[in-house]
Amino acid sequence: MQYLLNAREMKQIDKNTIEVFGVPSLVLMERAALRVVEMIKKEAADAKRTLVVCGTGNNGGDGMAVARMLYLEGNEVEVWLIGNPEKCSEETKKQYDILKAYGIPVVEQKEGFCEQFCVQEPDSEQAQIQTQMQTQIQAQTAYTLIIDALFGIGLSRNVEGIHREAIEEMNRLEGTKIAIDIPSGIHADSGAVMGNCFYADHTVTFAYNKTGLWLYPGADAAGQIHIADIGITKESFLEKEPQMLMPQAEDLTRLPKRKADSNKGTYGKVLVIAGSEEISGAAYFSAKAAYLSGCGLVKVFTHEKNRTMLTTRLPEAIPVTYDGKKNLKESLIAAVQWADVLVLGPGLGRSDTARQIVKLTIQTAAVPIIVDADALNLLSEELEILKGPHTDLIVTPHLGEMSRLVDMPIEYIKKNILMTAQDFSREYNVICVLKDARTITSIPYGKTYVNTSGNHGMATAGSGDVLTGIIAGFLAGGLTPEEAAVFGVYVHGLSGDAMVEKTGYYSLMAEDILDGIKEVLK
Ligand SMILES: NC(=O)C1=CN([C@@H]2O[C@H](COP(=O)(O)OP(=O)(O)OC[C@H]3O[C@@H](n4cnc5c(N)ncnc54)[C@H](OP(=O)(O)O)[C@@H]3O)[C@@H](O)[C@H]2O)[C@@H](O)CC1
Ligand SMILES: [K+]
Repeated sequence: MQYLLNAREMKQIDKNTIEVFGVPSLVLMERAALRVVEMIKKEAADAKRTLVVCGTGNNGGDGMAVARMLYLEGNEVEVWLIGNPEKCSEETKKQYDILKAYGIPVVEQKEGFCEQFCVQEPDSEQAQIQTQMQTQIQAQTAYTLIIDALFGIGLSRNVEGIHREAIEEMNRLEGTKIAIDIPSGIHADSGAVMGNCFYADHTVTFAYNKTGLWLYPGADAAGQIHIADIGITKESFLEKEPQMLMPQAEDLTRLPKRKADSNKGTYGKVLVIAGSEEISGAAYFSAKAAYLSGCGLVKVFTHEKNRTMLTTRLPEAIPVTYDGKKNLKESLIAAVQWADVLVLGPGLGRSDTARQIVKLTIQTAAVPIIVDADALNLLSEELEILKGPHTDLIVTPHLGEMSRLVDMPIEYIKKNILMTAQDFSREYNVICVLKDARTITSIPYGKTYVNTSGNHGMATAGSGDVLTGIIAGFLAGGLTPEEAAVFGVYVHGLSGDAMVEKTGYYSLMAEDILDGIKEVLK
């Protein structure tokens, strides 16, 4: 797992490193700059003519140190200092003095940015000729590298005025674009664009990943992310461990272990309560995903109409069917009591029968339940059910389902995805898996996980049903609800990624994601 830090946490561990362990701030800055220069070389970016755009905070100081290092290696370097130089932080003032001592050109810009830097619209023939000549000269002297050191984790409000103009100009210029710590204009916590932002090819971020680099739209602005060790270590957490994490490929070693001396009972029993008179496929996708994720035995509680489909497409799954309301209660309770894990909701519909099934299952089950799709839509009309006593619940809404659950517009939820998942998980004491391009898994009063596997081809019918089955399979195999939710989401994304090379984004279907599970788990 990798930590994802917000600006407050990062500032605190900077401070702890400096004040508790006595590492001077300038030493950290120097190490940060060295790492940026190393990355430039590793990526073979051409630094022959480099522009470094600095702000007055410590991000600007990092930029100045990078400028000096590149200059002393024989590159042509120009520095723009945007903002009032008198407001420079202590370290940045020091870096500025060093630049002056080496005679490195710095252009100070306090206001009216474009008058000095930008290409003006020509207003006469002579001016047009002059502009063409300027353009030719510019083409010969164009920067090969643009380094953004305007704002880092200290961005505190929307970008306006000369800062906005500086960012627009950096984006307009050609050359490889590198952001120091975080692209200027991106909020380190949410990934939101604060007015406007720099678009980087590479971002070198210090010590730990920042959440805003991985959430959209920040992820679009960051380009390739490089984490640079600058000497700030876990010791600086001072036992206050960050609560936001991102699963990585190496974490797959934590999936349920298979034992040589085992039988189908060893890997748990899943009951998939899914499908309705009208919808048949959802139950199949969920049940098959549970099998593919290692579960030993799967029963499907569904409408009698789905029996033939199920026994034909997935003969390994045992159907328990109902027809109308006759014996519904008794057979549902018996099936629920048989299972170690329940999936509730895919393709269930919103009939009175479905409502009864959802209510009864949540109120009687003593084993973990993964609640999805129509079960969530029904719950959004009767949220008090979630307020009552219940077993471990993992809810897996997409943005539309979440919008119904919390009665807020989808756009609001998308912008506030972390907070929405966290608030919901705490209010109802459920694990909330809020599905989007970066699915968020929030543990009530615990950790929050940001998932980075998966692709837009997976936004397809049945994809969510597959996810419920994977989580159920992992739970049945012995993972905790937290582990099963986090790794279920991660493996689901990897399964889509594994297949998209063969299918392309347009043609990826739920059946392909099922095939992808085999690739990922083999
Ligand atoms: N030892 C360390 O700490 C290390 C730190 N390191 C580096 O330092 C960076 C953090 O530095 P930082 O805290 O100085 O913040 P930074 O992002 O440079 O900018 C703050 C300045 O911008 C201003 N400002 C904010 N928003 C604005 C806006 N919209 N429009 C205009 N102005 C705005 C803000 O003004 P204020 O809000 O105070 O009015 C303040 O003056 C970090 O990302 C990393 O690169 C590394 O060297 C490793 C060691
Ligand atoms: K920056």
